[in-house]
Amino acid sequence: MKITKLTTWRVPPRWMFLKIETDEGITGWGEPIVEGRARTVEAAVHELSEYLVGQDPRRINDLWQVMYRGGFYRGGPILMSAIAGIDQALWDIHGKALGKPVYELIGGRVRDKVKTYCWVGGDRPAEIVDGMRHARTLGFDTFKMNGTEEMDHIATHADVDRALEKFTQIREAFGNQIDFGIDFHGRVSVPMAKVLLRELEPLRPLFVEEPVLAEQWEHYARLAEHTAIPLAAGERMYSRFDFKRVFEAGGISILQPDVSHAGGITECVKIASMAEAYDVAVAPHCPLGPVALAACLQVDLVSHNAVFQEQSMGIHYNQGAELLDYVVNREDFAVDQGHVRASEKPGLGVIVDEERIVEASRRAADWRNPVWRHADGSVAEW
Ligand SMILES: O=C(O)C(=O)C[C@@H](O)[C@H](O)CO
Ligand SMILES: [Mg+2]
Repeated sequence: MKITKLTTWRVPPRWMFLKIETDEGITGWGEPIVEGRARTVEAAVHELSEYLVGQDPRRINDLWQVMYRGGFYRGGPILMSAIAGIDQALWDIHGKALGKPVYELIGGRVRDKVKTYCWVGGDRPAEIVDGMRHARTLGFDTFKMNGTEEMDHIATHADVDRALEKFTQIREAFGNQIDFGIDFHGRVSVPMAKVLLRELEPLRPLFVEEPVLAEQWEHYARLAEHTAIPLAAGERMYSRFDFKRVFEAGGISILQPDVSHAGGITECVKIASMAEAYDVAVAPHCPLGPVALAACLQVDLVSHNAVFQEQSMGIHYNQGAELLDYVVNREDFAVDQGHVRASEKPGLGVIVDEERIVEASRRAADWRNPVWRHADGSVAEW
């Protein structure tokens, strides 16, 4: 079998789909993307295609090493996201060629279903309690939301109170009937992370994500000494080589590699395996589309330390298209009491509507995240 063609489509809301064709008529799909840098990743995918066309798509490990090492420079969000989407499509082809789900090709599943959680509250967390009430009707009992809006390096007492009050409201509304993770989204400085973690402790969030920016990773261990709240991070780290120092320094209890940013299924299964050796859980990051989610689920199904899976149903970024709008087999993503069952379908287990993708690509705007500023006019972390 030989790879013959790579085609990409940028589509609403902010995703990109990749189709890899072969000379035996089997196609594979992937979702290479860096949110807000779709065109850059698209260029990287087509540069990498020079290493792929004419090659056997089933030699995934070798093609991965060629893509990672062959261009001398390596790593980072753009190249690792391009490799990620290609890797997903190669696994999709391999599974389809053998008539088996990807998880069967990597030792079979360790679980029958995967726990998921639902975003509520948007960029500037609001209407959280109502959002949770609605999502509970869809079967979710676990949620994630942003912890703050813009936060000054040293925030005021009022700002801290404003950030905390919504979490008190959640516990008042639902008690211990629901669980929630809080995403600090890199918006919080190290000193303020200490303050917020202390104040949040009695409310028992499930985790606090990106307590500080990934480039401040050396503070994870120190922050972990200040709190019993599990700390989570990983969406802005892109390979085993990025995660290595986090494992050695400690502090992160839940690792969140993004299977569309961190080298794909091949790399994320290895990252999950490294995490298991350090007793670190894995909860793949996925605010993206259905192919990315299907790839994450394959990682979850073979990783004993996978604990829950992010999915983008109802996420505030999905303007212009929802998670399953491009999917034919929607029933494979049904959420039953917060869980998604393992798909028995071959490959990634997702069947996309190519016509719908092509049509949507004609109206794909270039999504950009907002550039926030503090009251004094300086740039704020979004
Ligand atoms: O889902 C998450 O945990 C996020 O932090 C969302 C963020 O990753 C955006 O996708 C960036 O555009
Ligand atoms: Mg996040």
